[in-house]
Amino acid sequence: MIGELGAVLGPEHGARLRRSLLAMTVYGVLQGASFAMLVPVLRALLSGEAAGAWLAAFAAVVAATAVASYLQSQYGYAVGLAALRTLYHRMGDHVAGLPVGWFSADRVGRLGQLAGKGVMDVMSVPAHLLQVVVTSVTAPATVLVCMFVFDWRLGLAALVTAPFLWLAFRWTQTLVQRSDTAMDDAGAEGADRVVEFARQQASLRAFGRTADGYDLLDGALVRQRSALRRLLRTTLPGLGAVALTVQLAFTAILLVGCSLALGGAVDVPELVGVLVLAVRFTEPLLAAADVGGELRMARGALRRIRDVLTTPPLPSGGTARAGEPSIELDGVSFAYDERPLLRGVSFTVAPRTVTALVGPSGSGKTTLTRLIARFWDASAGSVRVCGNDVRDYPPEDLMAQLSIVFQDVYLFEGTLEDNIRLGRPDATDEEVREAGRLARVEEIAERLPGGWQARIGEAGATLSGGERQRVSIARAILKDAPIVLLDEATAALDPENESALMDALATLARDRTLLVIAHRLSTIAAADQIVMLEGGVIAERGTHQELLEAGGRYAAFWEERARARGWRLVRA
Ligand SMILES: Nc1ncnc2c1ncn2[C@@H]1O[C@H](COP(=O)(O)OP(=O)(O)OP(=O)(O)O)[C@@H](O)[C@H]1O
Repeated sequence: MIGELGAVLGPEHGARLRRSLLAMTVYGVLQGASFAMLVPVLRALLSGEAAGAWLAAFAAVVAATAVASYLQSQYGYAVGLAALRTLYHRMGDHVAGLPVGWFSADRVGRLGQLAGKGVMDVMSVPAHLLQVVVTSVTAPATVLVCMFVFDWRLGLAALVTAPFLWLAFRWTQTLVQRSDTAMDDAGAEGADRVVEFARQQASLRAFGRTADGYDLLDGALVRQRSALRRLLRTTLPGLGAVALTVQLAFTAILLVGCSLALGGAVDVPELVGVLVLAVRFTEPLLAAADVGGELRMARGALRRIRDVLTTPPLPSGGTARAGEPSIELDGVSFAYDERPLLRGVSFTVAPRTVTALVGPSGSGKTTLTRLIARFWDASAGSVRVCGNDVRDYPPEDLMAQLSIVFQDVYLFEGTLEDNIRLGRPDATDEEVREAGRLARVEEIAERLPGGWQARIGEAGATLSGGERQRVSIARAILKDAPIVLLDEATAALDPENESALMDALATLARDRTLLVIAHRLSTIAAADQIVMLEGGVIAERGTHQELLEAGGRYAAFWEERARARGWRLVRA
């Protein structure tokens, strides 16, 4: 456990951790010594001898123990705080370098739990729990040595009990280990489902799934309860066994002591002192058994933190410099969890041209744009942006070449202006408003009470789908990256919103290279090049006119879309 903690904290905290361990050890030894001092003190007091010197020595040891206790707790808290800071930094830095595809909904839930409760659990190890464990070894060991000094037979009796105590302790640990892992997993799953339940309220309510429960959450909570029951069932006998063994150890020492006293080998005052010592010998062991649960929880958190920290980030380290704003895909293949999706995709988007990516749902269009933004790495082939393989750029340099406009735009809690400024945080107010004006966000600002300072965001949810996408386009205009990856809104918009969105897109496309997952027929027809994906491969490629004349898959797709556009829902 100490090794795991040291590994997660890193070598820079090694000295601090060692100093804290040393202070805990000294504290444990002094605690044991202060217990041991009781024997001569009691012997002197009970037999009527002068006890002043012993009492003074006892007071000195108790005072030293108090100082050691203060120092070890200070050092322990210092390591705990260092752990808190270091873990947040290390996790933050590491997670920021992981592929965006790693952030699935369940991982995000678990990461949240780990960053909150998990880190606090780990912090409690050096700050509090480690001291109990170290003292449970060092204090009884010191007491044992002192017992040998007072009477070797009593010392031997205590020594004989030690392996039994250790075995009982180990047995309890082994017993609960399996249930512990199950409890950990069930707890993490429960946390994921609660987050999912809160996030998906709109969908759940739309389908009336709030009143009679949400099966996935219910199931996770039931599994969590069963895991907790199992854990209790296995922990309680273990704790009972430790307590029983401790009592047996004490009884054994008591019996040996009594028989020695009856035989006259030990005088009664000494026996009383040694029995007090025997109680103290077993006390730290019971305290260690008590914190076993917290320790196991901390170990589980440490394990999960280590798993996050050892997840390989996207390799980077290249120093490529961006050239002309083009995109080139050469034999690109990609699989989700061994499930092949894209196969040998090759095409080029020339600088300052518009390429429309079309194809049936699930054909891999979104995935392709995400490979260009390096959310994941292709499993074969190469993705080149501005003349270089995406793997050869430092991540921030690659992102500086790209603006991404998603369909499901996330608006942060904040003002309209703050949300646009995300495109370039150091932009002036004038630049932010100019980008907003070009993306036709100005009209939204005029409508909202508070104008540019109006608070929008997920909680407020004051904007429509088309308006959100205009904010996202304003971000992209402000960022002013030479290449734009755009997932066009599929939602039907009212004519006013539609024309505003089209204007915003036209401004964005001006003098930029645009790869657009196109849904609107006007966007598709106006593109310089159309790439049609089907089942993860390129079915056809060319201009609208060429592809219509070829009369192949695209022509059929176009006809189908054009017909669908003419549909109207009518009352029968
Ligand atoms: N993160 C993911 N993990 C596993 N599978 C995924 C993931 N994202 C997408 N997929 C799967 O990959 C396939 C292609 O998805 P993708 O979103 O790229 O298609 P698309 O052509 O953009 O579809 P649409 O037009 O419906 O958005 C789908 O079958 C989808 O289930």
